[in-house]
Amino acid sequence: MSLAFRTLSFGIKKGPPQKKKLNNDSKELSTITEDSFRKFDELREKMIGKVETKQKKKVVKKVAKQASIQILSSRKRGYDSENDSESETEEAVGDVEKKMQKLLDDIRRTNRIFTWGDQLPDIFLRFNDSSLSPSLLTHLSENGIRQPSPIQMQAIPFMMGRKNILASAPTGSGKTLAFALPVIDEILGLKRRADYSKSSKLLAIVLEPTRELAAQTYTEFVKYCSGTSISVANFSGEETDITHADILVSTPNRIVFHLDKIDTSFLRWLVVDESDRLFEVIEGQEKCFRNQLGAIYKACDAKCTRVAFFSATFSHEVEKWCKDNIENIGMVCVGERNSSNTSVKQELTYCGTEDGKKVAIRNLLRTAFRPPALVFVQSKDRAVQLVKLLSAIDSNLKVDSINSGKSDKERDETMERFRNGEIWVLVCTELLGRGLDLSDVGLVINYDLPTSIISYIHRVGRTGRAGKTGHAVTYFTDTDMKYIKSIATVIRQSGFDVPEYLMEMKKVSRDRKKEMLKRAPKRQKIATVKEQVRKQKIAKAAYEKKEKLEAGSNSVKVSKSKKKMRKITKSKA
Ligand SMILES: Nc1ncnc2c1ncn2[C@@H]1O[C@H](COP(=O)(O)OP(=O)(O)OP(=O)(O)O)[C@@H](O)[C@H]1O
Repeated sequence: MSLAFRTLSFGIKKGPPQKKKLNNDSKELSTITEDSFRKFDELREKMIGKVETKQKKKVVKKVAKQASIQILSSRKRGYDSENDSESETEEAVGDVEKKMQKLLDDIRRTNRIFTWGDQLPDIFLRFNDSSLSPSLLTHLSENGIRQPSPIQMQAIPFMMGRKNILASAPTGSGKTLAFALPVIDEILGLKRRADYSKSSKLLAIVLEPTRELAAQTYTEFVKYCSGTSISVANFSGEETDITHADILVSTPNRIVFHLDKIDTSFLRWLVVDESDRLFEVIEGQEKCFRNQLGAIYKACDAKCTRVAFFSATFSHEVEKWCKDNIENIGMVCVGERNSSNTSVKQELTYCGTEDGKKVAIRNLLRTAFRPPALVFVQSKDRAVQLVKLLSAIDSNLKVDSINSGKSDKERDETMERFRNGEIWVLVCTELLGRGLDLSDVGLVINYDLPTSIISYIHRVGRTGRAGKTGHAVTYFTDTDMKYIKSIATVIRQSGFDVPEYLMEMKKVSRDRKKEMLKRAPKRQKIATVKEQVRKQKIAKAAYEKKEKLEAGSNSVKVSKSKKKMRKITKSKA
């Protein structure tokens, strides 16, 4: 095996990956048939027509009443017939409305949009049907976004109606725009008012769990605010002066630290992206996300402030907290709650041991790989080790790692190189597990088994985004057997094959799940062949030395006991 490792070269295309192009052929994220669009347009026309007719009739009626007081009898007849036709119209309007409601419900069902709450707004089918401002519509079309995704169809009208919202939708399904568009739209409206256009007021805060994610969301806001007077700041980046920001994107710790200097009295929106992550508590950690979120939430208490929680996953605990603490909150859930993206082909690969994983990744990168790919490991040390191993396997492979052990600057540079195609395989920890939109990633490898199904869902969601297909491979060893069933279940629920024996394994107990969350299993170091050979040599030398020592001490012991025996026989004689 060692020779194979040394002489091996990956069978990948040696050219760097193509830079991201605007893909105008990409699949729409929602399913609306031509027939539904046609019916919708017809019904809407009818509704507008009927309402107009009804209004027209009211005007005519008023004029007639004033003008013809003399011809009472004929007017009486006229009145009766008008009343008849009015009730006919009302009935027809009600009929059309019902038909429209049924059509929208059918479209909701097809797109697996589930809602809870009072006064739910209707979905919209086309961006042009929404009342989003023209500048946003222009940006959408410039960015090749033609049709709203299911979460956008429902969440945008929700937020435009100024309702608090808890929303969940699969990874890569456009949640960022689902909250960014209504926030920007509302601020554009405010900016038209004299009291808002002249002075700087903080109007929206968007929280993200990592710097990388904050940078990405910030870029998205800047893109959609360009050409307007809205100022966006990324507090987790270089930015220190946030006094002129209308929209502030940040990780919670930066905001918490400067909370006393931030004026939230005009805040319209507090958006918590990856909300279940920000709800996480770490025992014994004062600065855990939940405490920070708690402090921010408390400070954002203006009457005009609404909250929006978004994530691909959410727990019953988050749901309960929202229902208990936020008045009048509506919920939107697209698809099955806590399920993985079905456009990602998912595989589980049994590797037996840690050495087996090395063989598996070598073979995978050699056969089924077109860069770029993301490889997840459970710790920063293992990220460094795996980069070393992959570089030793093929010196041509452009591989690097990103983890919390690197400085902010190093992390930013690595991300930039990965996005530019200079890095083909990026080895990372949980840090990149959530939210990042690296849309060219075609392959995700879970080199180390994720420690929860939530982590699994987010990790594999780094591929198969925006309606594209993706591929995710998850390795497991004998050590992982006791944790594998829940991930196997998620994969099967998404419609992919899982060996039957895995489904027959014992359910992962609650305690085991907790234990796994706290501490990932101990794993043997990912050593290169050279390191392994050196380690083997050292171990062999140590063993031989021990043998020698033991042999030496045994011969001393034997001669000592011989002497003793001689003494005893002498004394007996
Ligand atoms: N309506 C749309 N049609 C096509 N593409 C879209 C649409 N809306 C957003 N996108 C694109 O889809 C990609 C994924 O969007 P986004 O990052 O918002 O996903 P997400 O749902 O937040 O995922 P995650 O849960 O991983 O954070 C982005 O590149 C975005 O530009």
